[in-house]
Amino acid sequence: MNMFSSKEMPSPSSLFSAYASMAASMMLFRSMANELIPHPVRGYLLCTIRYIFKTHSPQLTLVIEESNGISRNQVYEAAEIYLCTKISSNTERIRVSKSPKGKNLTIRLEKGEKLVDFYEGIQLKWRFVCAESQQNNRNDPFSPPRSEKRYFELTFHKQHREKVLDCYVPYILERANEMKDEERVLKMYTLNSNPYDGIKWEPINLEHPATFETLAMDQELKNAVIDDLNRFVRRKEFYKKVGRAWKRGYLLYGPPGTGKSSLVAAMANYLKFDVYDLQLTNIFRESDLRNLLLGTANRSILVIEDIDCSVDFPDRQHTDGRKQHQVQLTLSGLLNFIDGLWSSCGDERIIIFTTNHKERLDPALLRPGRMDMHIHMSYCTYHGFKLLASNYLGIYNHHHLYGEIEDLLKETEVTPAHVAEELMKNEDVDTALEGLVKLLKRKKLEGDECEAEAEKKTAAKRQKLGSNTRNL
Ligand SMILES: Nc1ncnc2c1ncn2[C@@H]1O[C@H](COP(=O)(O)OP(=O)(O)OP(=O)(O)O)[C@@H](O)[C@H]1O
Ligand SMILES: [Mg+2]
Repeated sequence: MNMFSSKEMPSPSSLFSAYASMAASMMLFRSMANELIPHPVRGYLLCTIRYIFKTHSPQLTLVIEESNGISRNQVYEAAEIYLCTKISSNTERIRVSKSPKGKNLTIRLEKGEKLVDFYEGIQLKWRFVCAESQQNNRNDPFSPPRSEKRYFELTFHKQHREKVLDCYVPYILERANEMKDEERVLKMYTLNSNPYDGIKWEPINLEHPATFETLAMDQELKNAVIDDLNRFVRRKEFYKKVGRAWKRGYLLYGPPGTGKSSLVAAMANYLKFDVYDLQLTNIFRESDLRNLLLGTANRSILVIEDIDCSVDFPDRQHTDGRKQHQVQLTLSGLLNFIDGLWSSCGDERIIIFTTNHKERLDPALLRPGRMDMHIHMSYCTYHGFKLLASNYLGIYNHHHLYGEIEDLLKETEVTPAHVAEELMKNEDVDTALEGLVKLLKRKKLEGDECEAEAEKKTAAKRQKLGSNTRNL
């Protein structure tokens, strides 16, 4: 409905008088309506009249409320996190806080603040609004308390509606998730038992600093592990399609001090997964094991260290006060449970077994399909040493002792833990490296002695065997 024909363009003064008379008629209509028209019909008429006279804006505004009535709105949460990266010098008020366990300050927009973001050339205007939604009626003791309704308004040109809903909003959700992960303090759960609650998971902050960058291990193997983890986390749909539980198993094996536990921490830090350290020696009943496993969360790593030493002793006995329990825990029970119920009731689970003696493991554990990747953590190589030297001593270039160290490492079996310990002994580069050379020479000598001893024993055995055969 047009108030003016398109041929005669109205002058500003005629426009003003037209709107003034319209406003006056509206007021008149309203006062008459208040008396004559019933309340619901009145509301409907007013809305219709407002709609007819409204100038149609090319802008669209999305209202992103804090909650949808039952749960918190994820888009609201994501916007809250995402927008704090967009705060510019034009922003006048921001809220700052820090939780006792948080790593950094939390920054949020203050009410009424506006900011502008750009996405693929689209201008997006944000406004944070806090409105009081309920007025407490002092005369009525049962009236609901005053509450604040918080929401974001996101305004942009209507032509970008699809792009914003299909790409920009998902982008914010994804960015916010990444930022939450960076901020998250990882947890390490260990077992704690007490006579009242039984055995339970107890969380502490996981502050192990190991990362793939600080880990000395074969570079190809390291890349293979990282690729495997990346493939695992992005293949949710694949696991669903092939009907497999979304879990991955790793077996880490190698001598003590080669970095198995450090690799677990590096994986957790890389994926931002919590770690559950399942010490089987503390568990004596299959029912406890089941409850503990069911109590682990998604996006977590379950670690069973030294699997060869901690399970499957048929004669394991546990004395609790005066009573003695026959232990019911077996490796096959554990594996069946992990393959069955545990993996089918959760998502994005990683299970890691570690051992110093792969050759001692039950073949059930090594069966194909059980542990997806076997990772050998070995003695320190020259490449591993150079990484440790750059980490511990800040050496990035060649050092005159490197040639000798390279040769010695080829002939000695020394763990990265031992090398690291030696490098920590002195801050002076030359002294620390000289100390390492001495250690490697000593180890080489011990190794040569051991080898000579072993050869002597083998020769003696052969001789004995030979004389026995001759005697037959
Ligand atoms: N590959 C490595 N790269 C960097 N540091 C290492 C490595 N291996 C060991 N270390 C250092 O030695 C310490 C002990 O290593 P770690 O506990 O990871 O060894 P492990 O293989 O788990 O030993 P164990 O078999 O006794 O449990 C680590 O805290 C770390 O400082
Ligand atoms: Mg360990």
